[in-house]
Amino acid sequence: MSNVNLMKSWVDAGLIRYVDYALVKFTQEQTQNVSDEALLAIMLTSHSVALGQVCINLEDVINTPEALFSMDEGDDEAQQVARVQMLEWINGLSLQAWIEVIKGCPAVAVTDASGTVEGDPNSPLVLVENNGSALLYLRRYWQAEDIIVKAIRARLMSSSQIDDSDIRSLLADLFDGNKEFVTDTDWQRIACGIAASNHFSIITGGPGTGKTTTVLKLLALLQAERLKQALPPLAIRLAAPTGKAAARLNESIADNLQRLQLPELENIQPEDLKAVIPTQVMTLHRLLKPKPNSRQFMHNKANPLVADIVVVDEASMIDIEMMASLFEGIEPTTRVILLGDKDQLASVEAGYVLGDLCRGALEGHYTPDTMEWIKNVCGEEMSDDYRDEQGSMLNQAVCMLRKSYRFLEGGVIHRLASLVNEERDNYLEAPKMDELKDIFAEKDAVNGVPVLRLLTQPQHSDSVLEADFKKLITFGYGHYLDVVAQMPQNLDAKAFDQWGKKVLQAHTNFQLLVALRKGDWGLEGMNDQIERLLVSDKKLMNIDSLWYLGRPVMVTQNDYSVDLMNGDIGISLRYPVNGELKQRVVFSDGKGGVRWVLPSRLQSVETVFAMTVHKSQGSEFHHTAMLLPSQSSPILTKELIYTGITRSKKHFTLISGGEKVLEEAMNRKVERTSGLSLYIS
Ligand SMILES: Nc1ncnc2c1ncn2[C@@H]1O[C@H](COP(=O)(O)OP(=O)(O)OP(=O)(O)O)[C@@H](O)[C@H]1O
Repeated sequence: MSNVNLMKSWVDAGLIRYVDYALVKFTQEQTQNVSDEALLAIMLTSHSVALGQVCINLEDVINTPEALFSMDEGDDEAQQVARVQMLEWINGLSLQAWIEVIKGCPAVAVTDASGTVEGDPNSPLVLVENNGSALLYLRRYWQAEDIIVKAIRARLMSSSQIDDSDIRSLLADLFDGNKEFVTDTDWQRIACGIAASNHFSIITGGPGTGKTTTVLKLLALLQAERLKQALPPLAIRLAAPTGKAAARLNESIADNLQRLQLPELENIQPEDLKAVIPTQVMTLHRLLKPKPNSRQFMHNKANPLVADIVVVDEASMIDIEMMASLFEGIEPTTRVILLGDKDQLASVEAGYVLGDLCRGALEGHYTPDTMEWIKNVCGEEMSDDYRDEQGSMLNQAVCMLRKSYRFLEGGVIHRLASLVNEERDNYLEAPKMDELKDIFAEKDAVNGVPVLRLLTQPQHSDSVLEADFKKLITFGYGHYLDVVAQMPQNLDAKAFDQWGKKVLQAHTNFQLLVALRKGDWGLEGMNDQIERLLVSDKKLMNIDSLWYLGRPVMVTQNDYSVDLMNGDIGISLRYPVNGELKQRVVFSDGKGGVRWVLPSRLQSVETVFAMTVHKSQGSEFHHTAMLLPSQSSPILTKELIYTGITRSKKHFTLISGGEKVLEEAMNRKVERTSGLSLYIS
């Protein structure tokens, strides 16, 4: 079998996608005498996009080829055979020789970190060589990365428009005065100062560390500075990557702004300042205005959005192409502030933009000049641990908030999340598993209900786990299904609106998260099992009809025709139309009310008794339960568990198919290759 036919057999085995093979076929047809090894590299680059990678690092592929199989794959025999064939081929490669044949392939243009591209300017692939590393990209992702790198670099190089003395006095007014003695480092104050003096900045931190609070103070500072000079207020736009995240932020901004105690700044009254801080948050798509039936936006390089500042929250969910569209869609002078939790899972689509940009955030990497500036302007003296003579320009524009105000510092959910997030060498340090069990053993409770529960095999036999699981599900989902059962007796639309709102609210009470899509422990298997369980408990009826009463659904693709975004959640209910009850799905309207949508208008939805951890990003639930499978999988990482835990507001239950699986997952990190952090320095 020729090697290209071999690749075709990998498609048949389900190891790679047809599109990966099609690119190889296309390259072979367009170019003569292209070597099989170059075609393999092209296929792997395309295949890696499905794993969220924007490029492949050729050396990493040779050293750790198993990382190419991180998908939620089945374990069938054909796939195993295909996997062995691919590994054998990769094992026979030598890095230098591989780089040379790739460089010789006409489908590949070559560049270095300077960005000068040699070769066909329209070649489908680009090889970037830098300091001995060789990254191979599909051109589209290389271009996206290039746009981001240039846009951030240009902003980092532009000088601050506010005098340090103004920042100093405004920070002193906004935070607790000029500090006369050193207390705990106030990272919010530092973040505010850094973001005030930079044209591009990132404020990262775990849940409840005050990202929203800090950005509101920052906006107050920037507006005060403007109003003081009798200039019109700055045009500020707030955005988030998904509809769900935008709706949540809408609420939290309005709520935080109302509670924010602003002093009089520069003789400007707090109410006047609050009046020029926007509270409306829209999705990035809406901000940039999509062109119908296209991946392009109305706001682009030729027609940029006019704004002085764009703040984007939940930035960990932004993939590489969306981030590039954002930078292309705004003016070069627009200040960009990204907020997000760098430790959350990376975006579903290719890229790990926030994670890459925040690589040094934990350690700070502030240069002596920045340390001095922080001391003089922010009034904060930092430990030398955060100093780095070689800190990059990007490092100076990033600040990590480290104290959670939502879960009391030391609260068990917060401690659990921090433990999972830690990178620890279990051979040298105490194993995470022991500490995890200790945290779960603590008896914290809210209203008599334990905050944390851990159900793992083998401590709990199958049957105990089953009984506990049943109880958890029927209790968890029973609450909103009881509200579903309280359908208004008359056909008054207002009463139905109120009912819909109560159902949606009750639904945020509990959510089961799963790691995988396939298998009994995955999304599909679990949705079926839960439906059956709820029927046997008489909480659900008629589940044979697709739109049975109470079916929770999640939108899986943005749909502008019905104004629903990927991740929006609706519940199948009934609504009076011309005196008759009709099937409708109720969704939040994002403004505190509800909207009713005809089921036939919902093109991409799935039942959401179980939700993947990926899709849960940007949401929070009163009680979150997370199910980890009994079989280990590369998809189970510390970022996944951390994201699951941090979706919980009050209670968290972990159901693990095995202790070993949990332990391995806590020690596995998401690895995504990109040039972002390499090229922005
Ligand atoms: N310095 C502070 N002192 C006291 N309370 C604070 C402080 N900073 C934030 N908070 C409170 O902590 C809570 C969480 O803050 P905030 O919403 O700003 O955090 P966040 O990081 O944006 O959270 P999320 O993870 O939801 O995005 C809010 O109730 C806020 O008022």
